[in-house]
Amino acid sequence: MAHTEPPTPPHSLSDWKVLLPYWRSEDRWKALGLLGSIIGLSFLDVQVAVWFGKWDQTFFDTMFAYRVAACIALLPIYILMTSLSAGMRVIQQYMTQVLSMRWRLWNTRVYLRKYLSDDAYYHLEHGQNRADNPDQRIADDLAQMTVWTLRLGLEAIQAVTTFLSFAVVLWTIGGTLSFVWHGWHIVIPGYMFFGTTISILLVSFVLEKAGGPLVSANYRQQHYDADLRATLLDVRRNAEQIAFYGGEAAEHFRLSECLNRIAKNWRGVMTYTWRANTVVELYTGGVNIVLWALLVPKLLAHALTFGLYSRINSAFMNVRRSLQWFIENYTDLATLRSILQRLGEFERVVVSLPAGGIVRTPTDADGIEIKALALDRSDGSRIADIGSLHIPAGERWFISGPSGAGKSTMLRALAGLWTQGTGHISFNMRDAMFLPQRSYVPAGSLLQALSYPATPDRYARDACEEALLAANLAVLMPDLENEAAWGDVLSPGEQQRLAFARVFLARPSTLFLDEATSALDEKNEADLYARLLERLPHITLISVAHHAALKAFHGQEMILREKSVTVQRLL
Ligand SMILES: Nc1ncnc2c1ncn2[C@@H]1O[C@H](COP(=O)(O)OP(=O)(O)OP(=O)(O)O)[C@@H](O)[C@H]1O
Repeated sequence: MAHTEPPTPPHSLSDWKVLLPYWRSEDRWKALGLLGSIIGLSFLDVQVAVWFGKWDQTFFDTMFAYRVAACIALLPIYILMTSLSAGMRVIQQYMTQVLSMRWRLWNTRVYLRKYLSDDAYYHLEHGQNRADNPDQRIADDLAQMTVWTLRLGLEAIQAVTTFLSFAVVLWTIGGTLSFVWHGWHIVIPGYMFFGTTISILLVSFVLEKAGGPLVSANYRQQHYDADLRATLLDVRRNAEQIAFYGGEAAEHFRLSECLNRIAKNWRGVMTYTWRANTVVELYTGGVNIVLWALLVPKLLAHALTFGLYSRINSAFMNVRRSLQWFIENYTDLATLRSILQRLGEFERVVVSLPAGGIVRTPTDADGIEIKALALDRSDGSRIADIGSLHIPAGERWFISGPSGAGKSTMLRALAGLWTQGTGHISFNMRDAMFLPQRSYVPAGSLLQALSYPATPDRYARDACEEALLAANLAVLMPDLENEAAWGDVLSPGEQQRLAFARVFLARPSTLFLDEATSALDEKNEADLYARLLERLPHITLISVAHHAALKAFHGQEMILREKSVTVQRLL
């Protein structure tokens, strides 16, 4: 969760690129087929609207000639065209939903893969290049992106088609305007088309000036909204700790800060929205005056029948509606642009994840090889100089040293989570296991939590029960199938014992423990180590711990201090 100011979104075309990958994916043919059908239906719909215009003219001219029988004869065509138009719209909407769902699912799968690859989810939270609230980007932004892009994209295509179709009508039936001005004989062909288009383009220009900053304001709004959600989630997750501390006032302060940022930015959103809305409303109200002004030459020339008026009116309204679409959807387009900017930023951060100087090479050889290892912070300052070490297979090392010396960071570097610094690490990574101080216990069945990170069907039931017994958790055996938020139910000590049960099941050849027994009493701690060595006597073991009693289970001690590393034999 980030409480930093969001970066000003770059106004670049590159953000539109996040829309492209799906259309190059293995699903592209189905997607293009659906899109083609939807666009085809749009074209047909516009064509039906053009027929409607013609029908209007014939119908009203017939009506005002008082030919009742001929009017009635025209009605079946009207019913046919209306049914065709309605049917096409329903099918088009259905297909759009199917396409939207396929696109969203495909995108979300790709984003999840990127998020969970190369420890990106970890680096996004702890690394140098952070992207705030990735959960919001994956869950909400992607869904909105597909729905909004399809809606706005298809409406835009329809608007352009409508504009082109009715522009031709307006040009043809509107005729030519000719007049004399200061002795000049001026002739404007298609003057109705030009009059309508120029008036709307002018409004669009004014609108961009009035509501332009809405894109950035919307971008920031999403950032602040996500911050509020993340802070609330934080309170929910840490409810017990907060309650023990009586931290309600502090939490209230944090949440109020989030809310203040939302309120402050919201004022900007409102200002730009009311400005944009004023321009749109004034234009919507005044647009009829433009039509009347354009009809004046025809009236003066006595060249206007009711049928012709009706057709000009329908063509004018369609051209107006299609151009006005860009005006009316200005705020939605701005929101879509800000969603694309957020996704573009996420893509950029995921692609440029930390390229620190620590190199890890997997090997099949036994033992751990560390060469000239130095651990740095992201600002370049040094945490620890570890130097070169060879830990032969089957050796057990106890890592100690003052708090903050870099013990956990060294384990992170061994796990590939910390790359800032220099040096080279190699060991058999396939067969290694890391146990942090706070083990992750996913919600679900206890069997799931015990088998983690393997799936629950990985181990036989007997083996699971036996592992629980060895970890002094026999009391949990009847609960193996029970579902619960085990991370909240089990005490920290029980969670650490559960983590050892996982080790008994997985039987790694190398095990890294980072204060993995810190919550246990001495007897339980000693029992667990004894059982670990009983079961896996040849394991290569690296334990970071503060409890001196644990030295008895190790052969070497590595003492990490601010400026030096000492290795000494134990036993
Ligand atoms: N994600 C991080 N970003 C910036 N600095 C960090 C990060 N993680 C650790 N550090 C810094 O690295 C240094 C070493 O921290 P580390 O957790 O490795 O110490 P430690 O020896 O394990 O301490 P302890 O015994 O208290 O667990 C500390 O100064 C810490 O502030």
